[in-house]
Amino acid sequence: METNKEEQLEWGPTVWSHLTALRDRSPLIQCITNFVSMDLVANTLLSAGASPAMIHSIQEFSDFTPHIDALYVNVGTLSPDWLPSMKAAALLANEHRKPWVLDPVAAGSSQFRLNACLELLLLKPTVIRGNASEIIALSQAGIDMGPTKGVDSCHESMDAVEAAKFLAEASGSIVAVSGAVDIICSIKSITHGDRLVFVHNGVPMLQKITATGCAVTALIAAFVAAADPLHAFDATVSALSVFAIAGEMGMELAKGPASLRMHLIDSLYGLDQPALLSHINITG
Ligand SMILES: Nc1ncnc2c1ncn2[C@@H]1O[C@H](COP(=O)(O)OP(=O)(O)O)[C@@H](O)[C@H]1O
Ligand SMILES: Cc1ncsc1CCOP(=O)(O)O
Ligand SMILES: [Mg+2]
Repeated sequence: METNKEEQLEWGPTVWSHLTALRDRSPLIQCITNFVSMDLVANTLLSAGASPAMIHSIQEFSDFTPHIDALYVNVGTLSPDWLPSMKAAALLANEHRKPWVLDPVAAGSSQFRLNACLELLLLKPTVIRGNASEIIALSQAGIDMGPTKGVDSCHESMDAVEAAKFLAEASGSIVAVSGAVDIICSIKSITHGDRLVFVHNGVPMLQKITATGCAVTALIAAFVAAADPLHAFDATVSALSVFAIAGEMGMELAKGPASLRMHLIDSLYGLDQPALLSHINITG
């Protein structure tokens, strides 16, 4: 898609200042995430400059959660005993005015998972990030579960624009849909108003590494944690853009998914301002 140079000039300094804030503040991110993703999520957060802690036992929350800078909740390997922990952590985050971010992995794959995600949505996540099928499943809850591909999407992200808008308005959260184009939207939000932004960075091979979606959602939590609460929308755009640019730069050195995983983390760690400004591709 053609992009307007002025839009790039506007977004470049914004994204860079959000990345710099994250590196300066090194926010502490409590992660309640799936077993598959724990390693990539922790390494993504560390390479970006944040401090991850995989703490999911409810007995620890009253001591630990008040001191975090943001909470990340991911339902990827959900089981009934984890759901109360997720809800308790979200409630504590809200009580202590910490942002929290939800990844509704495979939301449409079972009624149990869908109900769990809907219960978590009632606890008002600051941001929800899913792939297109997940965002469509959440927006159509109760209508039609349809066929799914589990954790992978069977829709293009651009097919989920209306679903994202619906979910953003219904939940009050910022909604991000990842894919070939990442879509970030907020509708009638008291804090963020009506906004719709498209990030055109990334490479298709990111889909061939498990947990890149989980990792970019965790990165959103870190960017939002380091930002002024009024700038959570721009922080979300910045996180998606930085991760996808690191993917593009990593791809220049990679031979396949395994080496892309390594170069992705290295590129995120080393991303400097000239590289960011030369790769950034955001519209809206
Ligand atoms: N076709 C694609 N082209 C470029 N980047 C993509 C593509 N599909 C996914 N991505 C990127 O891969 C990362 C993970 O997104 P995605 O695969 O949609 O999440 P999930 O793993 O939750 O399904 C995001 O940074 C996204 O922008
Ligand atoms: C394979 C798998 N199964 C349950 S969670 C998970 C990881 C999903 O990661 P992502 O949503 O980032 O592709
Ligand atoms: Mg996912």
